[in-house]
Amino acid sequence: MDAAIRLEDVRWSIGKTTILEPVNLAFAAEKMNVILGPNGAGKSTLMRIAAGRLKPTGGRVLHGDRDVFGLDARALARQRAFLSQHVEIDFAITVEEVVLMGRYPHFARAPGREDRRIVDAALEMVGMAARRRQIYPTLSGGEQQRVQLARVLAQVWSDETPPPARTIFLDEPIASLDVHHQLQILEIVRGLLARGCTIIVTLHDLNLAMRYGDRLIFLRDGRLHDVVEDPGAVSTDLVRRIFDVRATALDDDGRPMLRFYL
Ligand SMILES: Nc1ncnc2c1ncn2[C@@H]1O[C@H](COP(=O)(O)OP(=O)(O)OP(=O)(O)O)[C@@H](O)[C@H]1O
Repeated sequence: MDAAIRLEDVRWSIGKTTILEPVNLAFAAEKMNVILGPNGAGKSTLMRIAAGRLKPTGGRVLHGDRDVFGLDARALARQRAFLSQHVEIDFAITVEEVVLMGRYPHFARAPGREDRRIVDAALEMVGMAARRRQIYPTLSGGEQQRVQLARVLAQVWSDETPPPARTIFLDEPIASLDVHHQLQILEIVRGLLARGCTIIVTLHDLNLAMRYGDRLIFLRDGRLHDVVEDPGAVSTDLVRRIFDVRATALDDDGRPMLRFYL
């Protein structure tokens, strides 16, 4: 496996409380790496550490062969973007200005024509181009989520061939979206793999994770439990151990699908 990012003995604790036990894990390059686990399992913490946003209390995070905490912040921002679970903006800024924030690591004083073009293309991609002049806080939660995805896309946009290696971290990107937009966003995100992007994403919907993911990484109680390389091979036993629910495996037109029971 070609690894984009490697965690070596990474751990995180706060005072005497261990949040993340030592983790050794590689995220596959140009694949959709999905992190799963119950609430409080440590998924966001692991992602923030892997992205270089939170310094681990021990261990190393390598992006390629470089320690992420030794990288120049601006250079890092051009090669990896992070979409958080909640992004609060409560001042009167337009949708396109929010997406333009993604271009800040790329220009010195003022955005150029190329930056504007990329903002338009990113808004187009998430289906929010018609709302570009709307005041961001007046959007619905799901619309805000799509605009934030556009910001992240604009940050690591590249039309180069071959495309440079970039990584996109998405923490529950479809949590507040309707079914149509959940699928649309996951399709967009999968489409980025062919453009040289590595995706690291947390999802709560195990069925969608099995359908869209390439590798499923299971955490529980701050511990890495399993990495399933074949998303169709998630066992009901694993589901029970991780989520404390019973599951039945169904056949959805040749694709595995799980139904859950308490
Ligand atoms: N700064 C902090 N201080 C104290 N506890 C923290 C801190 N940051 C995280 N935690 C705790 O660490 C645990 C893991 O949090 P994390 O946000 O990584 O979980 P998660 O798997 O992303 O959960 P969810 O699915 O609910 O978003 C939680 O119990 C959380 O309360």
